[in-house]
Amino acid sequence: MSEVVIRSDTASSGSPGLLASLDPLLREWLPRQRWFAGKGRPVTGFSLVAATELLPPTGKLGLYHLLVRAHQPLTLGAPPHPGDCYQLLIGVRGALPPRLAPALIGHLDEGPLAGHTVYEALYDPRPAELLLEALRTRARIGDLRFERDTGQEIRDGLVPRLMTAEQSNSSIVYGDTFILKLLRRIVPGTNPDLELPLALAREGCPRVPAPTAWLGAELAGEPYVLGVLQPFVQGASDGWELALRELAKGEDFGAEARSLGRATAEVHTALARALPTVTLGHAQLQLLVDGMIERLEAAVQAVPGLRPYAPGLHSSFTALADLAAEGRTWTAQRIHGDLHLGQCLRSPAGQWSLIDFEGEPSKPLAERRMPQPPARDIAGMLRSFDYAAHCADPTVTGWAEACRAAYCSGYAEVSGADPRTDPVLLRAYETDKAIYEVVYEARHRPEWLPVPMAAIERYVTSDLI
Ligand SMILES: Nc1ncnc2c1ncn2[C@@H]1O[C@H](COP(=O)(O)OP(=O)(O)O)[C@@H](O)[C@H]1O
Ligand SMILES: O=P(O)(O)O[C@H]1O[C@H](CO)[C@@H](O[C@H]2O[C@H](CO)[C@@H](O)[C@H](O)[C@H]2O)[C@H](O)[C@H]1O
Repeated sequence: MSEVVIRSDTASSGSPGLLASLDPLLREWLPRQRWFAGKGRPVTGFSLVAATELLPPTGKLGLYHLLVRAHQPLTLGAPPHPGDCYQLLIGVRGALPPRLAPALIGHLDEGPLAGHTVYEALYDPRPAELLLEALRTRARIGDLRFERDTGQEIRDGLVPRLMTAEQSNSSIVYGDTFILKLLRRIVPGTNPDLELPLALAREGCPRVPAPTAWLGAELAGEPYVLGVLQPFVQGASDGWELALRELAKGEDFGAEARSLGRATAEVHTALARALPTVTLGHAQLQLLVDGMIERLEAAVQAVPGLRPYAPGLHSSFTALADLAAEGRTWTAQRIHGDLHLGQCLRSPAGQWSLIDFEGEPSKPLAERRMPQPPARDIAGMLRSFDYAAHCADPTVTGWAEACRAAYCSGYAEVSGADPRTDPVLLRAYETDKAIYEVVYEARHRPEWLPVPMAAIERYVTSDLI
């Protein structure tokens, strides 16, 4: 591996040469990416937050690490926002070999690199190897900081491949040994996707792959987490695939759901040991309920089909506020924050691991890092059983309910607390999650919208179970 080179140029505004010539190509390419968070609004321009030249364009391959802010018009009534910042790894070549055709961003007609082709470099093994090498050697490249747990070895020669799964970020698998997740939408601050797995590793919790290495930057005095490398769980199936497979065969998922309940409780128990917990009294609960109501109101604006259900949904939240007003308290702790079947990997030996502690990517980091009742994660998983059943066959009955019972029993076996003993809290969180899902699906996968909408309809017409 040749030496990682390195020049860096950090700018808080303005568009140096490369970005100016990339601008029209990115405007067209960026909104088409699965991980682009600003769908539905045009990109009107970019500003450069940081640029690091990893390989100069004088060779066969030029390579740039860019953090760019995408400017988009605000939606009516939204608070002022500078635009989301995205992490890009841009390759520049004279011509793109056919194997890299899917990575094409476009051709540069002007600027310092006129005549060159620009592409998404994560598809290219050479840049991917360069990133792993930088992590292995704990490189400092311009603003970029590559760190690692020196207790874990990173062998050379691991062959990289970009994952093609539908993702909110982008991941490269190295020789089925490691997986590097590069975060796409970047926000300053401590990122729970690194913070929580590190805390769990310190607690010796085996249900989460321990981070091996990570990549970050400090820009304008603020830390940014840009990527995390962790051991790859070989031959794993995720809970979503498994659930759909069992549903297709007409088989029971009870034993797996119960084991998932146990795994969730193990992670919650370890997080409660590792990081502070707090008691939520009336005032804090009211704030939490206010947040749910605000999200409902915003969702109704975004997806008008929700409007007829709004009063019924609202009452799930006020029922929780009423309990708090009567003096009930709850314990809050750090949780996963976006738990669903797709975040659970089962090894061929039958062990479950939980991944992706980033939380709901659309929420502010400070909110994602707040202690919350564990019921929020549990509700996320219960919603997922419902999703799987509905996707397999919208008329199927009993499957999601059986998973729910098994999952809650498994959870109680490890934690000592059965989530079903607090039905008002659980229903409020299931409702909140289904509302989030309605907005998520409307924005990203409109054909899936009927799945959370069916749950919304059920919640407003059924009693607590
Ligand atoms: N440690 C791991 N071992 C095996 N596969 C993994 C591992 N971590 C993630 N994956 C795979 O990568 C996919 C995306 O990872 P995830 O952390 O959920 O990214 P995103 O936040 O982009 O959705 C997962 O659905 C899973 O299939
Ligand atoms: O995995 P991500 O962090 O990207 O989470 C987002 O995307 C998920 C879909 O990929 C979405 O999950 C919803 O769909 C799942 C089935 O595909 C289902 O199992 C989940 O229960 C449902 O919420 C998740 O909400 C979103 O944040």
